[in-house]
Amino acid sequence: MHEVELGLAKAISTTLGYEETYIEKEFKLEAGFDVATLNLYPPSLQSKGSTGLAEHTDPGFFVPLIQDVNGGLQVLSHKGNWITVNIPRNTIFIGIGDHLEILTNGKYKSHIHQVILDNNEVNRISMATLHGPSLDTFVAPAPGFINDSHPPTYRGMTYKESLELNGFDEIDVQSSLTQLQMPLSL
Ligand SMILES: O=C(O)CCC(=O)C(=O)O
Ligand SMILES: [Fe+2]
Repeated sequence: MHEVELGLAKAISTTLGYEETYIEKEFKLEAGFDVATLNLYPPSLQSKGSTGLAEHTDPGFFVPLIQDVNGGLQVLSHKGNWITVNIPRNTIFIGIGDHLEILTNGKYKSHIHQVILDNNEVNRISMATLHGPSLDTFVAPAPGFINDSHPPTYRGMTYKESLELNGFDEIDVQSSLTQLQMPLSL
């Protein structure tokens, strides 16, 4: 997975107009802090979905996710609609984490997602691994993404501090991004 991580870091650095090693260096990925979460969703006989995992974003750089049964994960589109994610067999779904959004001052978005239990007859198991910067990396909007029309949207802190702010509770991470958000001056 580290090779995938470095490949993604190179590709994203290039799309941003930076040298290939930009994100690798900014996030100190050689010492990146990674966490795995396992989720077990019970069968649900309700035809109208109940919530399996409340809406949230994930911390870190990127988040690969695998599952045993397809269905349940939804991502909020920029228009505000929930889109059901289809993850074919033997496929890894890759999401973006909060700290790429912070570094790029919102250019890359950490997607809001949730899990709905919708008339599924069997257990569903998923595993997400959150690949983050090293714990001592100070993550703030980089100067290249700040200008008069794009003032810094997040305050900076180390990755460790931002996880602590969130009580190291991955599920509650939406609050971590909103807590780092700067108040808008109108
Ligand atoms: O189970 C899923 O599809 C999503 C899990 C998730 O969002 C998470 O573990 O952060
Ligand atoms: Fe998540």
